[in-house]
Amino acid sequence: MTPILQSQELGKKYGRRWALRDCTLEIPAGRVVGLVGPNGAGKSTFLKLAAGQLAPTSGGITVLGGRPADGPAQLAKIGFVAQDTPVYPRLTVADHLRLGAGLNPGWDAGLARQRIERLGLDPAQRAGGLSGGQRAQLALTMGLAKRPRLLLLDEPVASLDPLARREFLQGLMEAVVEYELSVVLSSHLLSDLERACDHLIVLTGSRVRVAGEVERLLATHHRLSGPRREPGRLPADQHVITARHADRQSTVIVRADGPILDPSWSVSHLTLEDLVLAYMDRQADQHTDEPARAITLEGRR
Ligand SMILES: Nc1ncnc2c1ncn2[C@@H]1O[C@H](COP(=O)(O)OP(=O)(O)OP(=O)(O)O)[C@@H](O)[C@H]1O
Repeated sequence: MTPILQSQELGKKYGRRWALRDCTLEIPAGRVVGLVGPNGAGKSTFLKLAAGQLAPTSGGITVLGGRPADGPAQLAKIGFVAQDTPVYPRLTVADHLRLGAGLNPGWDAGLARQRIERLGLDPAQRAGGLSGGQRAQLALTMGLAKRPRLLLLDEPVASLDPLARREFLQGLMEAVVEYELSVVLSSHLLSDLERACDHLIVLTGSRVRVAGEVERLLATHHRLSGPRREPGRLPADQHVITARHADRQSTVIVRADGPILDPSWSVSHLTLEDLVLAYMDRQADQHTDEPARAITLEGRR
């Protein structure tokens, strides 16, 4: 299957600082991809590069086979809702929908209207008078009603209440199936990602640390606890992500494709949150023996 997004050694510098570097990824279509990492890791930069709002400093990125900013037809395929929930404060909700209809050839007026009704937003209300969560919902409605092939969402649920978050993510998963949509969303809310995402990209320090299908990532990462030992003494096919040592005890998180056969380890599975936190741990930078680029996202099985 043709990937929806491919990047090759993609990098973006602001002045002398890299905001994103050596980012090589392949995202299959029809997925909800979670993009996680600490503040300043490069998540927004990646999303803006994918949306064609920034030009790469190095490497390249293609969305649906073309460069993201390759003209109106290409831009129509990509929806982007930026972190600061871009709405026009002086325009009403209805004005926003009219604007969306005028600017987007594939605008789905029925979807927009239904969503606004379901959310209980007053079409006559100016966007400046909406709450933060309502503004976010309006921006998300605009992104969905554009009916893009790829929807990029920068922390879309941060200002929503828990019920609205759950409903929004549920709606997103349904849209993926119904409209052949692919989604990349950044978030710090790992439990939401665990529910909504089937793929994951972890960025730290402007580099991709790990990327792949969630199911496969969880099957290949393990927590090992046992008598103290140095990580260097683990078998070569067990890649240490983080290691903690007490006087006599070691706890190590490893990536290993095969089973852990050493009987002195007690082996447990990780949750998605455990996995993300292991890669975000500062120690992961010291321990990881991965090259500083992504494991390619695997295609549909
Ligand atoms: N316009 C800009 N000018 C200069 N530096 C920038 C600019 N935008 C981002 N950066 C820097 O690039 C790096 C990556 O920023 P980015 O916004 O992509 O991170 P992020 O992972 O989205 O962070 P957060 O979770 O806080 O939103 C940071 O060091 C940031 O300070």
